[in-house]
Amino acid sequence: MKTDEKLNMTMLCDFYELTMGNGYFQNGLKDRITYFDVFFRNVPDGGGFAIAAGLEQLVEYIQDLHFSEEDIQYLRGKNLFSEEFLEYLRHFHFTGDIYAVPEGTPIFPQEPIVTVRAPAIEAQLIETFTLLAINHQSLIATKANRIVRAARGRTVLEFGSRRAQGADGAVTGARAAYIGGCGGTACTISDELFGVPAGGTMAHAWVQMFDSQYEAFKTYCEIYPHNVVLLVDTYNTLKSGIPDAIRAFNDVLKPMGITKCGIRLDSGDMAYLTRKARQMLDEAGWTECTITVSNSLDEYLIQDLLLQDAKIDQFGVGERMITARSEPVFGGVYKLAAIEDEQGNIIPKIKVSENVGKITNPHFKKTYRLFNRCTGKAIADYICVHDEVVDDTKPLLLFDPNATWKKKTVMNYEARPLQVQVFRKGELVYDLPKLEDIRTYCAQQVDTLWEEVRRFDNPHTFYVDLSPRLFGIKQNLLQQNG
Ligand SMILES: Nc1ncnc2c1ncn2[C@@H]1O[C@H](COP(=O)(O)OP(=O)(O)OP(=O)(O)O)[C@@H](O)[C@H]1O
Ligand SMILES: O=P(O)(O)OC[C@H]1O[C@H](OP(=O)(O)OP(=O)(O)O)[C@H](O)[C@@H]1O
Ligand SMILES: O=C(O)c1cccnc1
Repeated sequence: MKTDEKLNMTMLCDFYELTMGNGYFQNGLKDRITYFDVFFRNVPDGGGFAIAAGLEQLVEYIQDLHFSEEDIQYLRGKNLFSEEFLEYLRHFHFTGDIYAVPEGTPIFPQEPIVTVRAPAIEAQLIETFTLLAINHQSLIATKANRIVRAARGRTVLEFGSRRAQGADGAVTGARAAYIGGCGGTACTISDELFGVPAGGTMAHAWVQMFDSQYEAFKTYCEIYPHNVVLLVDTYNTLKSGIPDAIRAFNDVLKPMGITKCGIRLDSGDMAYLTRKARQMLDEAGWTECTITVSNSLDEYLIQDLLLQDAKIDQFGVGERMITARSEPVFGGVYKLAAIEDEQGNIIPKIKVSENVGKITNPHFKKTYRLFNRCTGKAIADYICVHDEVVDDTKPLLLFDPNATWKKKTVMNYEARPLQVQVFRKGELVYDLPKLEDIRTYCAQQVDTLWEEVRRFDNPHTFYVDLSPRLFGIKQNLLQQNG
C-alpha cells in the first residue's frame, strides 16, 4: 500500500457502534469478551457458491485502528459521549483475535467467513468496515469468477474503473476481479498498489486523432510493435477497420518479423464480426493475431457468443463486472454468537427470527471442509463447536440441520479447517499470501467443487451441516428464546 496517501478508516463506522460503545463503557461491559461471526445468506445471481475476498484490506484497517485528536474533538462536539469514554478512545486499538477464511476460498451461506473475539467495544466498532471490506470484494470476486468461467479458458481483462462506484470500488474491485480469475486490469493504480497486471488496448480517440485510420494504426505499431491491439470499429469494422489493421501489420510488423498482434472490437454483432475478422486475418497470414471484444459483456453474453462460435481470444469486461450489475449486493452480516462470563466461560447467544433462514448459529465455532480422498472433490462443510475435533480416519455422520431425517455417512474423506487465525491478542499472526498465490488458490479450490455446484442456473446446494453438539446447543437456545 502507498502509505503516504493512506486514509485512516477508524471513523468509517456506523454511529450506533460509537453510541453502543459509550453505553458498554458506562455499564461496565467494555472488557466483556464477545464473539461475532461474519456470514452471508444468499449467493448473488443464484449461484452455487461465492468467493471470499477483502481480508487483506480488513487486516490493514485493524492494524491502523486509532482515533486522532480531530476525531475525538468531533465526537465531543456531539454532546453524547462521556469524557471517560473519549479518553478511552484516545488509546483505542485492537486487542482481540480474528479468524478468517483465506481469500480466494469458495464460501457458502451460513458459515462463518470471519470470526472476531474481542472486548465488546472493539468488536462492535469494527462491524461496518469488516462487512464493507468483505462484502465488496467477495461480491466482485464472485462475479468475476462467473465471467471467467463463462470464457472457458480465454483471458478476461477488467475494464471497469470508469464505471465503478467510487475510487475504492475501482481499485479494490480490480484486485477482487483478479482473485476471481481475471487476467489483468486496465486500472493502473491497482497494479501499482497490489500488483494486478495492468494493460490494455487503445480508445477510439486515438484513431480519431489522426487524418486517417491507417495512419493511426501504423503510428501505434511503430511505437509499440510488441504490444499492439488495434481498435477496428471506429468507422466500419469490415470495410476499413480490419483492412487498415492488416495493412499496418504488413507495413510495420512484418518487416520486423513480428507475428503476434491483436485487434479489438467494441460494437456490432460480435459473433458475425469476429468470424469474419478471423477469416480476413487468417487469409492475410495473421493467424496469430488475437481478437479481443468488449461492450457491456457479462457471463451470459460471453456464454452466448461462444455458443454462436464467435472467434474470440480475449474479453474486456467493465461495467457489469465492476458493479456486479445483475445483483450488486453481497449480504454479509455481523452477528453476535457468544460472550464470555467473568470466569471466561463461553456463553452461546442466538438471534431468533420468524424467518428460519435468518436464525443464527450460536457459539464460538470451527468449520471443516470435507474432501473426498479419491476424487479430491469437496463433499460438505461441517460447522462444530470450537473445541470439537473431526477425526477424519473415522466415518462421519452428516445430517441436514433443516431436515434432520436427511442423513449421510461420509468415509474416506479429509477434513480441513476452513478458517485460519489472523490476529492473536491484537497481533497479526497470519502471513498474508501474495495476490498471485491467492488467484491460483482460488482457481484450484473452485475446481474442487462439482460441476453441479458450479453451474449458473439452478446449481445444487452444497451442504453446510452442523455437528450434533452444535445442533443441540442451537435447539436448546431456541427452546429457551423461541
Ligand atoms: N452476437 C451477439 N449475440 C448476443 N449479444 C451480442 C452479440 N453481439 C453483440 N452483443 C451484445 O449486444 C449489445 C449491443 O450493444 P449496443 O446496443 O450498444 O450496440 P452496439 O453495436 O455496440 O452499438 P454502438 O455502436 O452504439 O456501440 C452489447 O451488450 C453486446 O455485447
Ligand atoms: O462496456 P464495458 O463492459 O463497461 O467495457 C468497457 C468499455 O469502456 C470503453 O468504452 P466507453 O464505455 O468509454 O465508451 P463506449 O461505450 O462508447 O465504447 C470500452 O471501449 C468498452 O466499451
Ligand atoms: O484498454 C482498453 O481497451 C480499455 C480500457 C478501459 C476501458 N475500455 C477499454
